[in-house]
Amino acid sequence: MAAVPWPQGSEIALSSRGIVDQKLSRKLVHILAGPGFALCWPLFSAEPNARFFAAIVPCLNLLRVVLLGTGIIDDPKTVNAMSREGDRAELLRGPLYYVLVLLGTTLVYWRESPVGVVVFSLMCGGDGLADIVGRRLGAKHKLPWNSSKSWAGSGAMFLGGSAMAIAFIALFCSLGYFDCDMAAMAAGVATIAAVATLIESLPINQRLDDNLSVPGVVALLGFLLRNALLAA
Ligand SMILES: C/C(=C\COP(=O)(O)O)CCC[C@H](C)CCC[C@H](C)CCCC(C)C
Ligand SMILES: Nc1ccn([C@@H]2O[C@H](COP(=O)(O)OP(=O)(O)O)[C@@H](O)[C@H]2O)c(=O)n1
Repeated sequence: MAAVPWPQGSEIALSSRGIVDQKLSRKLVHILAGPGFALCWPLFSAEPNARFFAAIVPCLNLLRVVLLGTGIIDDPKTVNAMSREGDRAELLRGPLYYVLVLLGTTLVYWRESPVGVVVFSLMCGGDGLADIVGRRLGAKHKLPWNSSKSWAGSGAMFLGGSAMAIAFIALFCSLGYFDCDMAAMAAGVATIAAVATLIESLPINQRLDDNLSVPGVVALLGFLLRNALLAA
């Protein structure tokens, strides 16, 4: 099947014009796409089925990633913007898992549970920031159990993910989506973020992508500790 050209995205324009380094551009997309999508959630109605309309956005991006990753859509600039080495098959791993997590968070948690907020916050604001900070400040002080990662990167993951999660929970509480005791919520977020940061630091990324391991451990902890940590 002939490949079909695909419209360019803003992140491609930034990296293809040399305004932002490709690695940094990719990580900025990683950090900002998820929270940018969640900031649109209040635009949807209070109808029970609103989440399914919101889910159209990650579904379309899922289609985009699959069409680009399989080569049905031929768009080297977008592939370069979303991949490490410019190999379109990469899109069928990290980016695909990333979009699947956003789709699952939208459908399962939506605006009804703070667990969903913590899931995408640690994947986007945590894991995404870990890369940027770790590459720049993590040359020394590597982790004893994983020499490819650093205390600086893990610290950025914990702080960035926790801050994004607490900010979104405070916003959603102010919008009346769920009641919450911010002090207790912050303690719960910090606990989950610490465990997720430890999981992300383990040398398992070749076998289990951290766009799956981090959201997975957050969702599991959110379920197991639902009455203790993020009761809403
Ligand atoms: C490059 C990305 C992930 C790779 O992660 P890793 O392998 O480096 O750990 C991010 C992929 C972004 C995705 C294709 C686009 C997601 C768009 C989102 C569903 C909707 C955005 C809405 C907009 C911000 C209003
Ligand atoms: N905890 C961490 C995570 C990443 N990093 C840095 O960021 C780079 C990319 O991390 P990664 O392989 O987890 O990247 P992604 O799978 O998150 O895209 C690593 O090679 C490190 O240089 C770090 O120093 N500490």
